[in-house]
This record gives sequence, C-alpha cells and structure tokens, in this order.
Amino acid sequence: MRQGKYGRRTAKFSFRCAAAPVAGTTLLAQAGWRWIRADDYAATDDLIFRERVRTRRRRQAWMAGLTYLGGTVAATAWWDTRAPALAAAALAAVGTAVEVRRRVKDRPLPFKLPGRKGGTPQENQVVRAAIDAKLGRVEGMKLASPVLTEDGGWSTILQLPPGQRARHALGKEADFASALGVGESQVVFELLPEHAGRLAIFVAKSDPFLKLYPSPLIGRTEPLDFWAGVPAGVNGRGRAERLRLVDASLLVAGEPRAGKSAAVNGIIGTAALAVTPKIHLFDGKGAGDHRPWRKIAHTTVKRNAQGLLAHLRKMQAQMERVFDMLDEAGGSTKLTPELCRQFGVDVELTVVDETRYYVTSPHGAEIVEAMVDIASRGPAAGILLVLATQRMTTDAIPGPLKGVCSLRWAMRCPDTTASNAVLGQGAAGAGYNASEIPRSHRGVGILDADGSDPVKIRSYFLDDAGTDLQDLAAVAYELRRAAGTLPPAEQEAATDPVEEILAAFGDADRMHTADLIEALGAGWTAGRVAQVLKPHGVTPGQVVIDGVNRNGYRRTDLEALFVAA
Ligand SMILES: Nc1ncnc2c1ncn2[C@@H]1O[C@H](COP(=O)(O)OP(=O)(O)OP(=O)(O)O)[C@@H](O)[C@H]1O
Repeated sequence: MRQGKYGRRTAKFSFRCAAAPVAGTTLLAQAGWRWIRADDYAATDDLIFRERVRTRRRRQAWMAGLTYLGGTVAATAWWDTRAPALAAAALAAVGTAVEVRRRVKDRPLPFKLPGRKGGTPQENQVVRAAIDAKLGRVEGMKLASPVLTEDGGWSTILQLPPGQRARHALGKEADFASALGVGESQVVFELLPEHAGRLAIFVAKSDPFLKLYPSPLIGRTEPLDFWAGVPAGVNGRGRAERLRLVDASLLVAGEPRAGKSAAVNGIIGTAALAVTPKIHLFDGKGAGDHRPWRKIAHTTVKRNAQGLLAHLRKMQAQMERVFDMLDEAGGSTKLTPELCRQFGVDVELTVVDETRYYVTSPHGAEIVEAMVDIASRGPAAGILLVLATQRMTTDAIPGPLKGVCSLRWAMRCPDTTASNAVLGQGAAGAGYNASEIPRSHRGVGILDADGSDPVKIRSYFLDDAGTDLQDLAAVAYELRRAAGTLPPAEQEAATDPVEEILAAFGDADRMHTADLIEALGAGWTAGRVAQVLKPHGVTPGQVVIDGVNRNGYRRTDLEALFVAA
C-alpha cells in the first residue's frame, strides 16, 4: 500500500520535474510574444504610440534572437560542437527558473521569492499603479513616454484620460507610492506646462529628502552674485533651487526645530559672501542665533521692538531716496546691479527672526504698517525683508503682512490649517501641504516662489553645531574687508592684512604658502595672499625648508615693507 503511494508520488514528482523546463519555456515565449505585440497597451486609443512601442520592442527582440543564434554559431565553430546543446540547455534553465518561480509564487508563504524591489518597473506596472492610486479614469490611462532609468531612480510621463487634469493628481503622491510599494517621499509629480493632461513622474531609488546637501557656500572664497539668487536647496528630483530675494519679500514659517534658522542662515550667508549687501539682523528669540554674523552685519539687535521700528523707518526713507533717484534717472523703475553702482547704493537685507515678538509688542501696529510698506514696495528699491516665525496664527503674522510676502517657505507645520496659513488658502487641496512633511525630515519645506508652482525642497545644510557658520562668516569678513564693505566700526578696527600675514609667520623666517594659509585660517587662500602682497612688490618664490623646495614667502621681504613705510 505504502509502496504504491510512494511510487505514485515519485512518478508525479518526476513528471513535474521533466515538465518544468517545457512549461517554463512556453510561459517565457508567450510572455515574450505578448510583450512584442504590446498587449499591455491594448486599451490605449493612441495607436501611433502603441505602434512605436511595438516597433521598438520588435527591434529589441530581433537583436536578442540574433545575438543568441550568432553566439551559438560562433561558439560551435571556435569552441566546441556541443555549444548548441549548451545554448538550448541555458534556455531550458531560464524556462525552468520561470516555472519554479511561478510554482513557488502560487504556494503559501514562506516560500515566496522576493520581488524586484527598488528597480525600474515595467510600463504596465506604472499604469496599474496610477489606476490604483486613482490618478484618473481607468479607460485611456497610459504612458506618454517609456519608463527611463535615471541616475537616482526612474521617470516617465503619464498621459491621463482625455479631459482629466494632471493638476488634480498633485497631492496623491503617497497613494501612488503605496500602489508601487515605495516610500511616499520618493515620488515626485511635476506638471508639464505644455500639456495639462500629462504628469511627469519621478521615483527616486531612496528618499531624496533624507540626504544631506552640503551648502555650496562652504569652501567658497570668491564673492558671489546676490542678484543671481540664493541657493535655497535641492528638490525631489535632485535639482538645485534658487530663491530670488531681489524680486519679493520672504516669509519663512514652520514649527520649532523644522529648519527655519538653517534656511535663514543660508540667506544671510549668501548676502555675506556677496560682499556688498548690508545685513540687518533682528532676533526676537534672543538665543544668539545670529552670533556668527555679528562682525559682518551692519545691525544685530536682540528683542528690541523700538530698535526694529527705528530701523524700518530708516529703510522706508532709503526706499524713498532710491525711488527718487530711479525717477530722476528716467530709465528702469527697479534697482539693478548697474544702477546700484551708478547711484552708490547697496541692497539692504533685513532679517526678522521670531516676528511674533515684534508684532505683538506695544509698537506692533506701527511695525506691521512699516513692514507691509517695505515688503510690498521695498524689493524694487533693493530693500529686502525676510520674516521668520514659529507661529502661523494671525497674531504672529497679521493678514496684510502675509499678503505682501509673495515668497513663502513653509517648513513642517503642525496641521493643515497652519500650512494653508503660510502657503495660502486651498494650497493643501492643491497638493501642497507642509503638515505632511515627516518630522524626521528636518530642513524640508515647500517653497512657493511667486510665478511658479510650489516645490518641495530640502535646504542646504549648514552645520550650526559645527564650525560651518563661523568659517563662512570668516571668509565673508575677509572678502568684505578687502572690498571695504564691513560695517564702519569693524572696517576701522580691521587689521592691515599685510600685518596679519606677517603675524602668521610667528618665529619662522620662511614659510611655504600652504603652511602660511593654514596659519592664517579661514578666509585665506594662496590667491588672496598673493593679491594682498602683489601691490607691495612681494611675490611668492621657491623656498627651501628642511630640504623641501616649494612656493613660499620670506619674512625679510614682508618686514622690509614696514621699514620702507
Ligand atoms: N537642510 C537640513 N539638512 C539637515 N539638517 C537640517 C537641515 N535644516 C535644519 N537641520 C537640522 O534641524 C535642526 C533644527 O534646525 P533649526 O534650528 O534651523 O530649526 P528652527 O526651525 O529654526 O528651530 P527653532 O524654531 O526652534 O529655532 C538642527 O539640528 C539642524 O541642524
């Protein structure tokens, strides 16, 4: 009895084993044929697109077939006459693997094989995910471009059914991510200006908002152009985003520890390295966040509402002066870098941190009135305003003030109401909701720059716990000292750079340039040392120290300058 049972089982097992390569190869051939015929696009009504896919796939199938046959023929001729048998066996092995996978898949867990996690999906998988995420109707949902593997992920363009708007898909990134089986921050939807029914989809391999993006300001030793925009951060597609503060006033809001100070420090750092803008910092928190900038800022005031009001009045007067000059010049009605040089005026950047402290003070009403005036008219005269706040309620940012800040940067907000308070009513409904930013995503926010759709970015990282800010301020100090744009008291007190270079020699009578700039510290480069000394006739030469011959300077050459003086 038992023997009969085992015999039957053995026969069944042998048959299943023998049938596996045949069944698997047949499955493979059927799938291949369906793929070549583009059956996954059977529902599409865009026949030209389907035919293009078919042509491309037919070409790929021919190439694969010819490579297989050519390889077999070549191997038979040059290697072994058993090559055709081996090639057929390889094909049968692939077929067997397909069949085994199918059988394992049909069995209950734990025999399931892992899927292709993180890879570029098939076109039909993307269409299915779009349907599952309810991005649009089922009929007519298709891809308008192939799924392309990119550096950090994959991308495609989804064609929504006729009459449906891609804009309505914004905000459904998480649903699409769930349908695809990836993290919600990995999915980026973008509208295409040329087609309202098409949605550009990018899916990153890993969460782009958990990556650290070191600030491009770090290590910079040359002045930069403030008019070209502030490097704000990196979007979900890995593209750099800039913020043009010279066009409008900015409101930065978000809950505590969301990354407001980091964003504001990036702005101050850019202005500092731009050398000419005058920086005015008002700290309503009073925790010393602006300490690194004290030597280069024209104003650093803590928790002094009356001081801010006096400053705003000065800025209003400066604004009127610039408008008069523009009017008299008769050309542009907006300040430009050329007009700044012509009029002898500079951009004035005022940063108000923890705005609520000032607008709720006894001078609040006057402060709000002056801020509204500056925020709306100031940018055209180079008078710029950046307001940062932890609270989004109307007592922290009164309605009229919010209304005139056309640049808005919402870091993580506690709820949808707060997010809408920053980005505008209806922003969450349109897919821009800063309360959906995970708490772990520090420095991530939605930037709404006037004139374009809001974009989610992670700000560039400036390590406030390390020396990034001090290093940056030191470079800015040197650049401003050379340009003569330090605040007046600081410019007067600034030591002569030649004296500083001489001091860096210590007791040495010769120094290699590399060691000299290390001794001089942040803000110094070989180029800057040469630039300081060249007008005095001192140039670097070959200097031998401990048998090492390198470019360097001699102490006597520098001392001679002071004797001559
Ligand atoms: N872009 C970023 N990348 C990585 N970490 C960041 C980024 N921005 C901010 N952080 C980190 O998040 C933390 C909080 O940042 P920050 O102090 O700027 O927040 P905040 O909103 O100004 O907080 P508060 O309102 O309490 O002053 C800091 O430790 C900072 O290093």
